[in-house]
Amino acid sequence: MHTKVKAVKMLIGGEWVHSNQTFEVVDPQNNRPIASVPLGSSKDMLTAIEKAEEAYMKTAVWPTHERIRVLSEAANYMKENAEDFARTVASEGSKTINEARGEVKRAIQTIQISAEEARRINGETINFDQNEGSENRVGYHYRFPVGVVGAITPFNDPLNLVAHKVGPAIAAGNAIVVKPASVTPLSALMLAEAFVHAGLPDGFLSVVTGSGREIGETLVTHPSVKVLSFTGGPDAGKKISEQAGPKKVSMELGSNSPVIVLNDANLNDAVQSCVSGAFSAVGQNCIGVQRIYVQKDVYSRFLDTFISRTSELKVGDKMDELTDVGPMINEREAKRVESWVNEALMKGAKLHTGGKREGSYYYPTVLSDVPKTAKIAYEEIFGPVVLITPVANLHEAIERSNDVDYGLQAGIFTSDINHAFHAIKGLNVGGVMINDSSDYRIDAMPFGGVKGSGIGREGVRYAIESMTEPKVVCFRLQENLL
Ligand SMILES: NC(=O)c1ccc[n+]([C@@H]2O[C@H](COP(=O)([O-])OP(=O)(O)OC[C@H]3O[C@@H](n4cnc5c(N)ncnc54)[C@H](O)[C@@H]3O)[C@@H](O)[C@H]2O)c1
Ligand SMILES: O=C[C@H](O)CS(=O)(=O)O
Repeated sequence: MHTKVKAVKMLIGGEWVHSNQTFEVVDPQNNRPIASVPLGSSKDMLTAIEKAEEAYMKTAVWPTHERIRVLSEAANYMKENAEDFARTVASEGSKTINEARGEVKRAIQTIQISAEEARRINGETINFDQNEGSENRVGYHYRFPVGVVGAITPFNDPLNLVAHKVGPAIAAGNAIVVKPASVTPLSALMLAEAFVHAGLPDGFLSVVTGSGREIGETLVTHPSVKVLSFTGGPDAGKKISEQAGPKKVSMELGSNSPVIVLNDANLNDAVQSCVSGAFSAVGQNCIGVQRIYVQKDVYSRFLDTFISRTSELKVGDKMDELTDVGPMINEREAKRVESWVNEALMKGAKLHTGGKREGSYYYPTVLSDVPKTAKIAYEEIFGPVVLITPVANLHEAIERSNDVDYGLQAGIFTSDINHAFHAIKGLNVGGVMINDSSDYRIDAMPFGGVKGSGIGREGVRYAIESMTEPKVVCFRLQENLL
C-alpha cells in the first residue's frame, strides 16, 4: 500500500509556501519517500532575496537585544524538540540516531554561541593623533551588517552546518536566504520553524528548497546578496566562485585529512580516536580521517589493533541505538567509493577489512600499500575508507601529509612536545590536533582550510566577521573648542 508522504512547505519571506512542482526526500537506508518538498524555482529564489532586502531595509537598526532574544528562544525551541530534530536528521540523512542526537546538541550550541557573540560585535578606538597634524582628531571603527547573506549547505550535517550560517547572520543583524542540500532539506526547514517560533521578523530567514544547479546561480549572482557562504564539494565551489564575481564569498570545501602516529604515541588512544574519526557519519565528514601515517617501529601493532577495532563496528539500522555505522547518503555514492577502492586494489593496494557494499551500505574499510597514483590517495573519499602507511620519521610523515591539494585539519599522536611543534609548523592545514584525530572541532573555534579546502573561516565569531563590514568614524574637533 502506498502510504501518503508528508508534504512540507518552504519558507519564503515569512510565508510557508508550496510549489506547483515537488520532489521527494527519501530515507537512504531503504529508499522509502519520507517527505514531498517544494521544488523551488529561480522566481521563488528571487522573491526570497527581495523579501530579505525589504526586511533588512525596513528594520534599519535591529537592536542587538532583540537578535539575542530571537537566537536564545530559537535555541530553547530546539532543546524542547531535540528528539524530533534528531529523528529528522537521522531519517533524511545517513547518521545513526546517536550521531544525529550529537549533531542536534551541537546545533543548539551553535545558535546559543551566536546569541552570545551578538553581544561582542564591537569595534575599537583609533589613535588618530599618532600622525602629526591629527592631534585634534578622535574616532573609532565598528562593524555593521552587510544586509543580505546567501548560504548554500551540504548534506552531511544537515542541521548544524545550516546553523553555522543562520546563527552568525542573524547575530550580526543580516537577513539570510538558505539553499539546503536537496537530499537533506528537512532539518533546515525545522531550523526555520524554530526561528519563526522565536518571532524572527518576516523576511530575515528564507529556506528555498530545490536543486543547487537550478536555483543556486540566482542566489550566487544576485547583486543584493552581499556575502555568499558556501559549504560543499570543490566542484560546486569552483562553479560558484566563477559565478559570484566581485562578491565576498566564503568557501568551506573538501579535505583528505591525515593523521600522524609516532613511535612515542599512546597507541590505544590513537586507534580509538582514528577509528571514530574515520568511520563516524560513515566517513562522510570533511575532517574525517582518510590517511594515517604510522612510524615504522609501531606500524604493525597499530595496524593490527586498528583492523580488529574496525571489524568490531556494528553496521546496520541507523535508527538502532547500538549501530555504529549506517548507510551512505545513497547507493550512487556507495558505488563510487567501491569503485575507488577497487581501483586502488587493482594498483596493488592491500585490503585488510571491509571492501564490501550492500546497496547504500559500504563497510568500514582499511587499506595499506596504496600507491600515490590511486585516486583514493589524493582525492577526498568522503566515505568509510582509511589508508594506513608506514613512515620512517616525522619529516616524511609531514611531507606526505602535505602532498595533496587539500589542507583542512590534521592530527598527530606523540608524547614529545618538540615533535608536536614541528608538526604544527610543518603541516599546511587550517587546524592541527595534538593527540586527537583530524576529526575534532568545537563550534566556537575558527574552522576552515587552505589550498583546495576553502577560503575564509567559519566558527561563529569568524562567520560574523565575514558577514559584517568595518566602518571608520573620525571626528575633527574644532580649534576653538580646545
Ligand atoms: N569544509 C567544511 O566545513 C565542509 C563541511 C561539510 C561538507 N563539506 C564538503 O561538502 C561535500 C559533501 O557535501 P555535498 O555532497 O552536499 O556537496 P555538494 O557540493 O554536492 O553540494 C553542496 C551544496 O551545493 C549545492 N550545489 C551543487 N552544485 C551547485 C551549483 N552548481 N551551484 C549552486 N549550488 C550548487 C547543492 O545543492 C548543495 O546544497 C564534501 O566535499 C565535503 O568535504 C565541507
Ligand atoms: O563535514 C564537515 C563538518 O564541518 C565537520 S563537523 O561535523 O562540523 O565537525
